[in-house]
Amino acid sequence: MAQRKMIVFPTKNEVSEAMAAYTAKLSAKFIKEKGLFTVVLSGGDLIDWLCKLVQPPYIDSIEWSKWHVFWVDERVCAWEDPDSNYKLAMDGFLSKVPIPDKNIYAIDKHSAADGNAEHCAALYEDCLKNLVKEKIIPISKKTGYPEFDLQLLGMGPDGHMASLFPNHPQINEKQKWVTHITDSPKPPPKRITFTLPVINSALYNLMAICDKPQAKSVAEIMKHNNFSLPSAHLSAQVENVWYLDQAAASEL
Ligand SMILES: O=C(O)[C@H](O)[C@@H](O)[C@H](O)[C@H](O)COP(=O)(O)O
Repeated sequence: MAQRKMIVFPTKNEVSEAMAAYTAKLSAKFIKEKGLFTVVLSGGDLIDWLCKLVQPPYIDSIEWSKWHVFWVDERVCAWEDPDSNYKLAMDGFLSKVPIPDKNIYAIDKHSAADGNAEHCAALYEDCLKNLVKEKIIPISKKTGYPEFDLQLLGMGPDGHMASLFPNHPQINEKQKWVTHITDSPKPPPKRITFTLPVINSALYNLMAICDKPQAKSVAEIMKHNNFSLPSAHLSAQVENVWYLDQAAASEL
């Protein structure tokens, strides 16, 4: 498993530029090697930071038609709900680039609107299993779990990543690929999330953290490897990169 690498940038703007460059480089690499690129998004501020991808030079150089887009976690609510990670990514990023609709794998629309978190998780796992059959997602020989090319993650002030929260049992799930939570400390309470072994089976994981509220958890992870914080468990098969701004790195 890959060692954690950390790079501190002066401001959010440089984090955003570096994320775009990293994503574009991996997009070109995987499309050249296998004709497609699987990208996993999270919610939160990350989507804002991806704005550089919808500007030159990336907007015209990325082969968007070869992208397949997933969510590492999603809030269980209607697609139109302001809480929806799908809506956030659609409005801020995906609607601005020519990725075919069929390559955008959102939470099941009806079950999400009905608020059935457990069912949504099972359906998302089925969706991934079908894509394994269709050879869009390989199963890693090393981990036995699905292998995504790049996952873009954020961390909450409490050290959570995806919807794996401290002192909640979802972090220990090893059988399922996708699980659910109905009492998330970060609203809204109902969510689905990739499980830790699936998150760590990605080839490249990029964790982007900006702003002061996360600084204490960043220090707990970097200085003390405090495994009570879910983000401390992040790994990857090839590269586990953390991009921070000065504010997030201020307690290091
Ligand atoms: O759905 C979610 O809430 C996210 O996927 C979550 O895991 C997020 O990435 C972190 O909470 C960081 O969020 P911020 O960038 O908004 O601080």
